[in-house]
Amino acid sequence: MKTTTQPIEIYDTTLRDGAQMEGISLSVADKLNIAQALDDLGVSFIEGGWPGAIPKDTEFFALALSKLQLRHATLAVFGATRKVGTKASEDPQVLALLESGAPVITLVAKSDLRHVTDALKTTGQENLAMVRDTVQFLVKEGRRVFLDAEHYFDGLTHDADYGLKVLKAAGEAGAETVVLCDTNGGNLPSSIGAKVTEARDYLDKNGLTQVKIGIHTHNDTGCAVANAMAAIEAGAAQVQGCVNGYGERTGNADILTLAGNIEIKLGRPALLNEKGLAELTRTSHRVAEITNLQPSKRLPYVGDSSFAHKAGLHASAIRVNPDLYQHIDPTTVGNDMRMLVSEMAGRASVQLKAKELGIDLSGTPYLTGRVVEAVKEKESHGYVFDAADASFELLVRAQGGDLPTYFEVETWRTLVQAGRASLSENGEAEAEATVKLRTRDGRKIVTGEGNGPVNALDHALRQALSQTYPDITNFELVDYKVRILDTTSGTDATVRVLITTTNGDIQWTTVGVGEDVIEASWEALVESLTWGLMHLGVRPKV
Ligand SMILES: CC(=O)SCCNC(=O)CCNC(=O)[C@H](O)C(C)(C)COP(=O)(O)OP(=O)(O)OC[C@H]1O[C@@H](n2cnc3c(N)ncnc32)[C@H](O)[C@@H]1OP(=O)(O)O
Ligand SMILES: CC(=O)C(=O)O
Repeated sequence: MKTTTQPIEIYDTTLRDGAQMEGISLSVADKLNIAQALDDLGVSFIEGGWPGAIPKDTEFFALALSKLQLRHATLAVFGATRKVGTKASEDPQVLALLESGAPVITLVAKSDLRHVTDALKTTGQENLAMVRDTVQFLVKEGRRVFLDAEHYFDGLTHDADYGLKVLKAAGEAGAETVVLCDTNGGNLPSSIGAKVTEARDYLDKNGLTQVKIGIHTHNDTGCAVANAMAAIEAGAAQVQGCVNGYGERTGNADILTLAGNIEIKLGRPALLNEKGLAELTRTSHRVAEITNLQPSKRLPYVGDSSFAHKAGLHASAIRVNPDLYQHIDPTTVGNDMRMLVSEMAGRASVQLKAKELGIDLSGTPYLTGRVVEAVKEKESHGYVFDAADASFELLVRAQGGDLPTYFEVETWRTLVQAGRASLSENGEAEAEATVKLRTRDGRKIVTGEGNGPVNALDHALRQALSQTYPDITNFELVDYKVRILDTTSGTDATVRVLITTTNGDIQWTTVGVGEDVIEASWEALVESLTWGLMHLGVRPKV
């Protein structure tokens, strides 16, 4: 393999192939916002969609070309070669691509003879003519033309030459780049690499050295990124993909992973924004926010878990040198290292996590050991601290003897009203909860109501405390997760509850475990209020 420092063009197709993913529907405004995020990142090309075929895409190009001030990227439209038996200059679909005004036109063409005969129902010769005519026409009109050779790799297994002839026809007609597509995503890196080398040699032998090769891969074998990397190492100069690996079926190659791999691992320039690498994580979140899809924590480079460390042995080495258990410095890609504390923790994990939370345990080996033991003990009963940082902090403070007590609970109970008549509008049982507690302001007995017993308990607890601690009125429960831990024990099963609370500025999560959901919820609720008040620096009034 030759080493090279040749730049790679990143061609993003989130707005076209990404939008072909189940569950994604982008408005024109969404598309404009994503295009801006991609330009800020520094991709070379943004494929915006198929004008003429999809009305929203026609509108997108009209607005993008007149309104967006792109600093790095060039806009590309996507469309097909002319129809069988027509003239490119008279095909309304081809004319719509021109009318869009985009400087780059990417044409999808059949390059697998089976698709030509079975899907297009024409001959190999006519398909080559469709490629030639359409590319020639658009180049003559002053556009840069890329050709997406659909099913390129699969096609070669049925006819070893036909795909190559399609590339030649496009190159001779003036295409700048021919993009080899693993449309069904069924190929593996070794065969992709070999076929890219073959295509490069073939184009060179035919005097088409100026024609670049691109690669477009799908993730049906879990190899989209690996396949694209194999193609790059075999000579591809352009790589196509989508943010967060969105795309048809199992997705396209993730351009954020590719950008990281190309720039960091191969040392080749790819992003046109020289600070683009540090934007990778932000771009992933920015685009996920617009698509309204929670990004996977396990995305390479940019995921929340990409640099999260759970095992005690890892943490003990990381404490000495973070490079020992990380392939790169997470800040290079705008991400952060995190420590997770769980039953797998050792003293190093606990000290690093505590430090993250602003507690210095470095000179306190005895206390650190007690925290490790307490975490392991509680996790054996069903608690999870890697999902509940706030409860972990309370545990550390409790072990260290500096856990503030904001109120003393005497008793609490809940009452669920039975019968259909007591169902609320959203179908939940109406409930009542009574809390008896004591603060410096005296003894409070408060009854609250709610949709369900936990909601009623939450209301009663806050009402009882709101006069003494007015900050509590800003606390809001935003997520509530229940998990039954031992499903074989029927009604005796252990239940774990995770509660996420916000005060409008930050969010925190607490955990409770009990024999029933109400007991577990009570524990998580009390911890939630305690941590919230402690975080605000409120002095206990008991
Ligand atoms: C691999 C990929 O992901 S390619 C991207 C695919 N993206 C999309 O399909 C999304 C947008 N598509 C659409 O809006 C519609 O399918 C349209 C407007 C393009 C076409 O719609 P219709 O005219 O109703 O045709 P329909 O979708 O049923 O069939 C596609 C037609 O294009 C033809 N066609 C398919 N590929 C090509 C090609 N590379 N070059 C020329 N014609 C082609 C088919 O033979 C078929 O022709 P026919 O109508 O004469 O039978
Ligand atoms: C062009 C394209 O999206 C594909 O072949 O997968």
